[in-house]
Amino acid sequence: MLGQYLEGVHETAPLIHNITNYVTVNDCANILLACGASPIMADDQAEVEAITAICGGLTLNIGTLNSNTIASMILAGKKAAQLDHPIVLDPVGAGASPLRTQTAAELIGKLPITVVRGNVSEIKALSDGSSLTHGVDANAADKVNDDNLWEYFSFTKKLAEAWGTIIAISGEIDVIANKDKAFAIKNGHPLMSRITGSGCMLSVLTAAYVTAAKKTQNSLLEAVAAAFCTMGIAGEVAASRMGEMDGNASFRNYLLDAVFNMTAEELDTKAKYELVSYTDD
Ligand SMILES: Nc1ncnc2c1ncn2[C@@H]1O[C@H](COP(=O)(O)OP(=O)(O)OP(=O)(O)O)[C@@H](O)[C@H]1O
Ligand SMILES: Cc1ncsc1CCO
Ligand SMILES: [Mg+2]
Repeated sequence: MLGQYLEGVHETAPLIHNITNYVTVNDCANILLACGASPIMADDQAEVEAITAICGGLTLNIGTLNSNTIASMILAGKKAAQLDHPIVLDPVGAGASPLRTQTAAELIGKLPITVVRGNVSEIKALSDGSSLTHGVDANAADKVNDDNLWEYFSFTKKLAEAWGTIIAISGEIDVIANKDKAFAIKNGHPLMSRITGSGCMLSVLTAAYVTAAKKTQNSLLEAVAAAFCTMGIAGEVAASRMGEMDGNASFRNYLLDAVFNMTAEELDTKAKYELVSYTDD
């Protein structure tokens, strides 16, 4: 079922506008190319509306935000909204500083965000300030596991309703929900948290899948789940290639290669997820 979403990206080759951080920008561009999409990075207020207008989707990542890029994000987001383009928000480090928390909240308040993709501590910090982020990484105390999974289903459903977005929380178990349904995804590998940017890459990948799904009138929630499974499977494939002297630099390259070589069939075969529907409760 999810493989068709990768095919959709290959067939439509969406152009994605990214206003993102300067730590992982090159990895974000490369993972978009790896999945068959195209990246363009542009953050000056004088051009963001024009760039958004030639693209199909937009990623806003606040990883190294500043007053100029915050204004650019609002301008680009409003243009994307006018054109009915999907917008993915990555609230990097929300909870780590008031500027990050307030900016992410402002973007959610002012723009019709399609997907908020963050780690669990970032999303909790934004929902009610109830988490302590570990800089840009999740706090171990917030971790989603098999015992608290239903609490997280209910948390993400409520947040999805309140914000009118899809909520996509990454971690060892990913939880992705809209107001009706949720996916729990169990692909991935612990090495993914030993490189910087696995989350940033996942956000731009999500933008590519959602943009393709919108063009082909497919489910946006399933598109997000497909992007998350692609990333998780790529992490598993990359980990299986690690040699004795390999470290996080090789892992990063193997991860990109695994996305480059991913097929719809591989995605369907290796995807590990649970889908729950809330319509009965
Ligand atoms: N322990 C783990 N086991 C399996 N997969 C993991 C693990 N930790 C992270 N991942 C995967 O890594 C990817 C990035 O998720 P993560 O929650 O680490 O993002 P992040 O904290 O925003 O990362 P960054 O800010 O460094 O870009 C997701 O695909 C997630 O499923
Ligand atoms: C390390 C880091 N600092 C700001 S953005 C970023 C990339 C991972 O989110
Ligand atoms: Mg992150």
